[in-house]
Amino acid sequence: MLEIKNLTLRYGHHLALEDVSLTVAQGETVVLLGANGAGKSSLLKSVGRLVQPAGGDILLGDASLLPLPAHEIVNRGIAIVPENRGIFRAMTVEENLRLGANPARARTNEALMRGEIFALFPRLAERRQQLVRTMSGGEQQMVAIARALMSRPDYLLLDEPSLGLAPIVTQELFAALDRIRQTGLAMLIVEQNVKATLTLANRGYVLEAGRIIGSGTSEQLATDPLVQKAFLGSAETV
Ligand SMILES: Nc1ncnc2c1ncn2[C@@H]1O[C@H](COP(=O)(O)OP(=O)(O)OP(=O)(O)O)[C@@H](O)[C@H]1O
Repeated sequence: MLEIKNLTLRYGHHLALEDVSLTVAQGETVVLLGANGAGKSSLLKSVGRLVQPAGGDILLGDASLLPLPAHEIVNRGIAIVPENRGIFRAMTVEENLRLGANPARARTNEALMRGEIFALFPRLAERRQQLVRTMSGGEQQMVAIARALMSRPDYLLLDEPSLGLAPIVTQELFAALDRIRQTGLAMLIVEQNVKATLTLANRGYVLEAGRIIGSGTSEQLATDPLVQKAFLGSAETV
């Protein structure tokens, strides 16, 4: 289990996260909802060891991740797809995947992983020699996710994967995420596309101004008046 425990994060005097606790069990899909600036990316960056929390802990099983350097996180089985996608646009799809297989835990099964990933993203299989910068936004997001999967993670953390994508492309992306979910990989998804993510996820949390203000199953969140008002743009049941 991945556990965020009473996490507090400050940027100078700004309190970005305050006493945040959440869990993601193996095989579970969890969504983190929150308006712009709520602290969602900061939470993922804390797990990725890109920022240093002021208090609390991040545990994988019984072990704290806080003493570890950023590059060690992926070796522990946590892959993060950042909002800016973290891919190499001047390289081909194939080259990006090869770089994703760099962590020690991924090297032995590189060819096998590539086969599995192309089965999850058939569109990438057709385009394996294409330069990423010539691809559409949706395809680039798929490359970013595929690259993260090459490290054979147990937990995949996604920061707004559908940001900037057309609705039809978003649909295709969520179909791919659903196929990934069915492989048993655990996911923590930060998303603005609340409706689609709640359909995919088992559970979720609501973050507001750095604090968790609500949590529940996807069904509970979808019918929660607070969630409807803030994220679904209506007072009706989804
Ligand atoms: N490096 C930084 N230095 C100072 N303040 C920061 C820094 N990074 C983020 N913040 C602030 O911390 C708060 C949380 O930011 P964060 O990016 O985590 O929010 P978010 O929920 O991911 O928002 P968005 O959906 O817009 O990406 C914001 O008020 C932001 O301005």
